[in-house]
Amino acid sequence: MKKIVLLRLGHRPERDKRITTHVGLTARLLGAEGMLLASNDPGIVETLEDVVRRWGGDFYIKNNVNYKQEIKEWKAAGGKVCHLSMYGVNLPDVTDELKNCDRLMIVVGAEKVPPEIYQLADWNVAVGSQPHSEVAAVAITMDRIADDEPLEREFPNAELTIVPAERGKQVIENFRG
Ligand SMILES: C[S@@+](CC[C@H](N)C(=O)[O-])C[C@H]1O[C@@H](n2cnc3c(N)ncnc32)[C@H](O)[C@@H]1O
Repeated sequence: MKKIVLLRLGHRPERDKRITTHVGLTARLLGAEGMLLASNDPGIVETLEDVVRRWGGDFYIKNNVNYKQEIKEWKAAGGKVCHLSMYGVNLPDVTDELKNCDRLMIVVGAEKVPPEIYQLADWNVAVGSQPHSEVAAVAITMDRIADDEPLEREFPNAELTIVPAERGKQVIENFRG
């Protein structure tokens, strides 16, 4: 199974809380092992850790990372880096390469990313050459490069489990202890 970590750059605590939370939730849903936040926002960590506690799995959030150090260490351990940017090469042209990569760091920005990211990345990848959203960019990329069906993943040790239903809401409360 591919090991994926998401690196979120440029998060502004006063503006980006909701979208960064959604980036993290989307990455978790689609199989990332964790999110590295290159800003200091303990509230995001708290929100996402609360989701993991209730909905399971072992997704982690690392607050206030030094992105250059994280990229350096990731590469030293044999990982590759895919920076999502509307200026990059189009995703359909590199999907196979990304699929073949078993340790992938996916980098998404907020407003603007430091220009050196384009040099540090192994791939600068556009999800279509039009501006849209980091949440959509992460979702489409992770769905297309997944090894298996990403929507059938299980999240162990959940307090709550949804039973898919044609109508209404069915939720199982799993009591632990
Ligand atoms: C709101 S956009 C910022 C766009 C901004 N104009 C810029 O300088 O990149 C925030 C992030 O969403 C992602 N993003 C937006 N559109 C994208 C696209 N078409 N392809 C890939 N990533 C995209 C990128 O990671 C970008 O850093």
